[in-house]
Amino acid sequence: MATIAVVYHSGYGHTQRQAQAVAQGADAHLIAIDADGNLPEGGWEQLAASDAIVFGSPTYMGGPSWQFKKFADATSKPWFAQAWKDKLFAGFTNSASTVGDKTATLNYFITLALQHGGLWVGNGMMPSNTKAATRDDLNWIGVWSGAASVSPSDASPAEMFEGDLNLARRFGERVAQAAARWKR
Ligand SMILES: Cc1cc2nc3c(=O)[nH]c(=O)nc-3n(C[C@H](O)[C@H](O)[C@H](O)COP(=O)(O)O)c2cc1C
Repeated sequence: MATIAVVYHSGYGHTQRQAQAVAQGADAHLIAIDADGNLPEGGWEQLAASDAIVFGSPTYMGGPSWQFKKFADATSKPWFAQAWKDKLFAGFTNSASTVGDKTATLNYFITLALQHGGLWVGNGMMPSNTKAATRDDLNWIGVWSGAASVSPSDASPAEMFEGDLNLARRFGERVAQAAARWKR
């Protein structure tokens, strides 16, 4: 079986709930980036030992949070040693607006993964985009480059949409399946 890590930042708990759903689907280790942009003890070692790394951050001002970016800049150390080359990578983000420039955050994650010499896994889901579509459907916002979820600005983490949480779990499963195939 492949070893998977979900490394994420969350300011107010929404992205954390999404991270938990991805980790549940992937049977992954959760590594939370703290409010100062640092990893917990052993976090770097867990990332080094993983076959697949999943990045997560809320979208703040059209990109990842500064705490995630501090982590990303610190990955220059494994980058110098090419230590993450040929791992699988994937990513997810949460924001308040339905579009909200979430793909800018996912595109940043893709660039980071490819700088490390990794391979990117998208969600592979059909969209739910008919008149009958609801927020409880899978991929109701129609994003493929990762798992994207919407938390209306007055919604608590407990009020996140079922469709988004299901997508996050299924996305985690897909990453785990891809990592197992890649490891073989
Ligand atoms: C500083 C800041 C910037 C934000 N920028 C965006 C944005 O660009 N697009 C958007 O849709 N929502 C934006 N939001 C809303 C957050 O993405 C949303 O509240 C999200 O659920 C927060 O996730 P978290 O609880 O994991 O921190 C912003 C919120 C903050 C605090």
